Formats: sequence, C-alpha cells, structure tokens
Amino acid sequence: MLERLKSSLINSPVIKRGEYNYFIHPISDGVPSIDPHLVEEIADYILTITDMEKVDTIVTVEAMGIPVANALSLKTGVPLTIIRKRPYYLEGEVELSQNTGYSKGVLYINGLKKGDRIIIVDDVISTGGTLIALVKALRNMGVEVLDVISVIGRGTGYLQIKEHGIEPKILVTIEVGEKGVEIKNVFGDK
Ligand SMILES: O=P(O)(O)OC[C@H]1O[C@H](OP(=O)(O)OP(=O)(O)O)[C@H](O)[C@@H]1O
Ligand SMILES: Nc1nc2[nH]cnc2c(=O)[nH]1
Repeated sequence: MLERLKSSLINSPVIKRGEYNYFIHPISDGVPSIDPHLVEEIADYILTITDMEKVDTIVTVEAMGIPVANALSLKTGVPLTIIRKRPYYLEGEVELSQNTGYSKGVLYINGLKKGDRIIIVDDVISTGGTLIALVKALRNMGVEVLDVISVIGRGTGYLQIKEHGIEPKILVTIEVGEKGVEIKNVFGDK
C-alpha cells in the first residue's frame, strides 16, 4: 500500500531552511519531476478513505497541494478551488495569515460560500499552522469541512490540530532529521 510514496520519501534529500530540516520530494516540491503513477497511487488511495458523494468542492492550497487535488478532481468530476497566495479583490474574498515552520504569508479564499461542503487536500502538514488557519476561516464563512487530508505529515507538531476539532487523515507520517527521512506511520496500518 502506498509503496511508491513510501519508497520515494525514504530517498528524499534534506536541506536546511534556517534551523528547519526541509525534505525535498516530488509531491511537496515538484522536483526533480512528478511521476504520474505516484500521483495516481495517492489519489486512488484517498478515494478509498474518503466519501466523495457529498463533496461540492475539493479545496487545496497553492502551490503543492495542486497535483494531487487536481488528480482527485479529474477522477471524480468534483470541482477544485485553490487557496491562493495573492489577492484577486473579488467580492467575498477572505484573507487569512499563513504561518509554517519556515515562512509567513497571506492566503486568499475565493469561490466558496456558506453551506458549501468541501474537503481539504494538501501535500504536507508540519506545524499545522496552515490548516488550522484555513479551517477556522472556512468555518467562519459557514463552509462545512467534511474531511482534511494531507499526503505527508511530518513530526508531531501538527497533532495540536486536534485541539481545534480537526482530525486530519495523514497518508504517511515521517520524521525528518539532518540525515534524511524516516517513515513512522502509514494511514490504516496498526
Ligand atoms: O503545517 P505547516 O507548518 O503550516 O506547513 C504546511 C504547508 O507548507 C507547505 O506550503 P508552502 O507554504 O511551503 O507552499 P508550497 O506548497 O508553495 O511549497 C504545504 O503545502 C502546506 O501548505
Ligand atoms: N517540501 C516540504 N514542504 C514542507 N512543508 C512543511 N514542511 C515541509 C518540508 O519539510 N518540506
């Protein structure tokens, strides 16, 4: 299960971004290139653990949630909305702050409204900062978040996300050290 994802993660290089050990992987960085079979393996697996029947929109965050979220959209016919890092000044646009372990920024929500039922799909959850802020903003808008899925979870920092009533589905959980990536858990394994 998720064999391509696991083996590619184990082979990921790690660089320093300040004090942060940042792993580099096709799904989370787009480099050196994204194997479509890897994306398909991930999308097919997500479809086995997610009820898409009630989902109006798949929501992802620019940039690297897009490949997997787009594959899900193509496979299901459910539209995709991308939370962007720049404003469009459209009516109803909602702005939120993004804080990750190595960056700060602003995200902009467009295309969603009260009553929409959505799932969030992202590539990595690390501190949980991005997803906590996003889920709060969506709930304030009256958007119903049915599921939160991240392909990769790193460390344990994101576990505080549960205090916000969010139970993310993390496909593969890893630890990232200076020397490399270690797999800690795979969704569905005991
Ligand atoms: O749990 P957190 O600490 O918030 O980190 C997770 C976020 O970090 C990455 O985004 P990033 O802003 O690096 O953008 P990218 O997708 O453009 O690489 C990733 O796509 C998540 O959105
Ligand atoms: N590629 C990549 N994306 C991240 N998003 C949050 N942490 C990381 C990381 O270590 N590597």
